Amino acid sequence: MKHRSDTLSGPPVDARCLLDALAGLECTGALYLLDKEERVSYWSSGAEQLTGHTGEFATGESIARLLPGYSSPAADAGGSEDEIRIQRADGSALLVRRRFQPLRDWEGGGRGRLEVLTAIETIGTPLAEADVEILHGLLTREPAMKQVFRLVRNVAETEATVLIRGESGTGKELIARAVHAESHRVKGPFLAVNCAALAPSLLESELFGHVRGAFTGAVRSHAGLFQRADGGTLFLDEVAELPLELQAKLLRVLQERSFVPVGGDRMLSADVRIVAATHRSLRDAVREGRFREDLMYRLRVVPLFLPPLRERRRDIGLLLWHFIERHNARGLRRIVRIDPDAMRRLLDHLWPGNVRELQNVVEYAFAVGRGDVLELDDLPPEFGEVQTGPRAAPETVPDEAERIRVALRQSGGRIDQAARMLQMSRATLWRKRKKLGV
Ligand SMILES: Nc1ncnc2c1ncn2[C@@H]1O[C@H](COP(=O)(O)OP(=O)(O)OP(=O)(O)O)[C@@H](O)[C@H]1O
Repeated sequence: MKHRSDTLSGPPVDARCLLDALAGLECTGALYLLDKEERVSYWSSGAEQLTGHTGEFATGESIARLLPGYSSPAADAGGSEDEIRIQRADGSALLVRRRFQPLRDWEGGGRGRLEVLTAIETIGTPLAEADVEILHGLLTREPAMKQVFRLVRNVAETEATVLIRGESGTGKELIARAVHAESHRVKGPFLAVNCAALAPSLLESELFGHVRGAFTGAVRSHAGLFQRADGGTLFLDEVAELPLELQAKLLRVLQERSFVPVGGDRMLSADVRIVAATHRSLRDAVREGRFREDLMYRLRVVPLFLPPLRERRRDIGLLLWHFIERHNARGLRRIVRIDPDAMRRLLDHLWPGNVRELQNVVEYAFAVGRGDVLELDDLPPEFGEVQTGPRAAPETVPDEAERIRVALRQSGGRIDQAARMLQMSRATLWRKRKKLGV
């Protein structure tokens, strides 16, 4: 079967030249070429502009993975035009008109498809998407975080001690506040202390209080956090840094619900719910002899793991727009679009400072840039340097065994769910469990 009725003469034209010329004619649309497996083999600059994905990133990717929401034209599609809804690189949803044309070789065999998308309307930033979940100021689109939100709601109804594990800036304090806000203690105080920030003796009197004359300079008695947090929640941040002598005292509070202030001789009762947080493994601290094992078990009655931002990439666009909208509301600058190159850098960044770093990046962009497009130049200098993208991130991060343990626990041992939380396939999870002996 021959399809050709047009005549082509002269020297053969390079396919890429032809596509560039076609894309030039189609200046308002996003033109791209898909191979038989629906992977991108050509990506025009119009496609970069419309979707926010650069050609370098898009080429070779499956179109359905690249543009969440994308669906292939029905096999029996009579026409060559339809409307679909796609998600751009920055997470925003877009309604587009799609024109498509199958490509066939001389024998009539399928060779892929040429498609052109034109924007109809932006449906909204990711903030308006149905899959966004919000918990007391925390936002997410990621299954692993949604599972944490569910656990927070459930555990909040009980009195169980919660241990939150996560890198700096992942939202540990916000989660601790959410546990408090969802609990019946909500009308009581929420107090927080960073165990790494104070010298041991100061920390002891900060936590447990002291009586007058307990030490030089104790001119009057002082109510500690356990006393002031009565009926509420006490958040112990960086609990792994708690000195050993204070660990024994904390253990007693958790076991007996009472304590003695520094220099005192009277037991005071403590009606306080403890939520603790750490950025490093307590198990490792126990192994190194820096943390009491019995206290570790008392603290981690319900362990919650907050994945780093680089492992919840769908949250990058969401949180970016969340912080942009906050600044937009102040009226000095209004960002309505993110340049594709800038977005690519943001998505490829490893975010060592997690959500706090992202918040600062947006603040920087509003401070240094102007206009309604967030450009590459609006990003801090480190985004101009060559980054090691997540694709190149080491396959095994330290503490991976612990993360797997926590995911299995949080999912009640369900492999499917744990694999989803860890963003790996079931097969990879099995392989890693075997390798790490989990
Ligand atoms: N999911 C989220 N949605 C919205 N804002 C978030 C989210 N996670 C964190 N943030 C914001 O990021 C910042 C850092 O969060 P937070 O202080 O809770 O992190 P942390 O893990 O306790 O950090 P550190 O260990 O350094 O104390 C805060 O301004 C918080 O409001």
